[in-house]
Amino acid sequence: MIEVAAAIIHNAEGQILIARRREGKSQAGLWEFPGGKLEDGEEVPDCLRRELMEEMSIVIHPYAAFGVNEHDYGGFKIRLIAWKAELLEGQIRLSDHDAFRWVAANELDAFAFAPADLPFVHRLLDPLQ
Ligand SMILES: Nc1nc2c([nH]c(=O)n2[C@H]2C[C@H](O)[C@@H](COP(=O)(O)OP(=O)(O)OP(=O)(O)O)O2)c(=O)[nH]1
Repeated sequence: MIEVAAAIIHNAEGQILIARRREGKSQAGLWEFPGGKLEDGEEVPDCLRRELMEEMSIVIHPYAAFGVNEHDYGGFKIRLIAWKAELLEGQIRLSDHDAFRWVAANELDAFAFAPADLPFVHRLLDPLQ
């Protein structure tokens, strides 16, 4: 089981950051909440701060656990651990994705997400959430 952390980052306007996996990666062309694999002994908030600096050169503040979803991709299984986070500073510079968007929660269903993300997308789309 691969443990992966994902950040649901919002900006001052309440929009959420999503990013598209580039060609050559698993789930290429699909959208995700940015993050990455947990290193040994690493806490999720530390992993997310590290990954978002490496992949997008932004500073975030992960502040609350959002949910965990286990997904079987056939050849491998992942445990996707999502946290909510606030954008603190930085202009996004992509080094690992080929696109990003800031979107309102009710626009998330216009994007094709990696299958492991779908439970999170559905919760975010729910206005009672
Ligand atoms: N970061 C992130 N990864 C996700 C999400 N949803 C999802 O299925 N994944 C999967 C894709 C990858 O199999 C794995 C994360 O790996 P990664 O992208 O950090 O690792 P990597 O650079 O080594 O990529 P790869 O070799 O697996 O393609 O989790 C998500 O929302 N965010």
